[in-house]
Amino acid sequence: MSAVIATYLIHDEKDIRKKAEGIALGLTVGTWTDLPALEQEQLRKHKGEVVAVEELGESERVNVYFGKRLKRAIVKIAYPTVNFSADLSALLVTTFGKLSLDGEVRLLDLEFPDEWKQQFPGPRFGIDGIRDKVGVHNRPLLMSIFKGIIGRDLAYLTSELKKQALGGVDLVKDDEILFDSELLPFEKRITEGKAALQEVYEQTGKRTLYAVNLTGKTFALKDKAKRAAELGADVLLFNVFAYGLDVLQALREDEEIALPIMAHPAFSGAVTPSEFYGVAPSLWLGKLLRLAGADFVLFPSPYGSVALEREQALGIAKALTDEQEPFARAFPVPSAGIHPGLVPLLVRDFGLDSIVNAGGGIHGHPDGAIGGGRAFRAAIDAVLAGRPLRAAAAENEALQKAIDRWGVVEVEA
Ligand SMILES: CSCCC(=O)C(=O)COP(=O)(O)O
Ligand SMILES: [Mg+2]
Repeated sequence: MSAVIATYLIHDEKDIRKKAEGIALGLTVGTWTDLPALEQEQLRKHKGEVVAVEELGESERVNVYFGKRLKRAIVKIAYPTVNFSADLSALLVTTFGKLSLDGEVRLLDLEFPDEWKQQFPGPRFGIDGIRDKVGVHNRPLLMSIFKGIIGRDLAYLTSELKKQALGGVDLVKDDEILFDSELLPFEKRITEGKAALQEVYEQTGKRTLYAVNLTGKTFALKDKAKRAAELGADVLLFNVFAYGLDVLQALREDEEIALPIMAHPAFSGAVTPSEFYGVAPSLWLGKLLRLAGADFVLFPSPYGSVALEREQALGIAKALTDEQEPFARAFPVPSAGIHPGLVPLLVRDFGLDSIVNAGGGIHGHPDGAIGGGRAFRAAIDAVLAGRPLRAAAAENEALQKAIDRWGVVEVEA
């Protein structure tokens, strides 16, 4: 029987094994033991099965609603794929639809049969395709987030874009809170941004890509994305969790769009942080975004301003890059509060195939965005050469100024 196996962490006062049996039946055939033998035979291939219950003792933390520690267990349930269509909405409603409202249940993972995975696209470009586009194959990429742009006009946008590119970044992305406005219309951001980056390319020989924020009402997104492709956009930034995973997949699968897609984690914090509820980050921001077709995934790094636990951040990166999966690898982009002094930690944890991404850490440099980019590039080069940042900073003014401003966390060799 082909089945999706869902792994849950369940907290309960009562018998968790019994609860698990109730879930497996309730989300598939309903009642079972009361059915006549013939009906049981007919429905057998639709019946959910509890495949494991691992009891873990009491919860580490007190549940805020119950005010006490609860029993907890890891439960695995198999859902026959014959019960639902091959789309992410059906998958989520089956495995964690009503169940997400039914007590202290957290969805930790989903395992898919190989033939079921084949119905999903995965990233169109992935790490290798993006590297080809920027022409950088031997180091983590560097990305800058446009900051302080709301309320400004196109002349400001293009001049700031040039500064970021002159600093040596590989990509510049819109901030996720930048929506279309009269001052900064979507199409003009693409065309004028492209012209500005072309000027820098002609001056320096360095290519920089611009990720424009694809926003607006859901049913207008595809036409807008197609227009972006016609205008020569480099990358689409997409606030996937404000729309839905299936919308991301629809954008990915459209041959008339065919642009790299960068998934932003906005709104995912409403789903992932609890020990008792919601969905594990490795699944929500990792496995499912890659399955749906994101080429890049931003998520909170373990070190910056909105930090995620290190194990969770590493779990996301692993799900995005796991070579066992039949999809292109997606770029992990650990983000938020990143400055050059954190590059040793980022490279140690996320490796060469990741993107160092910063907003304030670029624009807040004493020499502005040009200095910020240069400081990051020097930090990346130093880490790859195995040099302490402080030593490299003695020969690089931009890096020295960044360290003076934000400090440095060196990593033991
Ligand atoms: C929480 S991951 C997304 C980070 C983000 O959107 C952002 O704008 C980070 O900006 P920062 O100035 O903290 O680099
Ligand atoms: Mg942002």
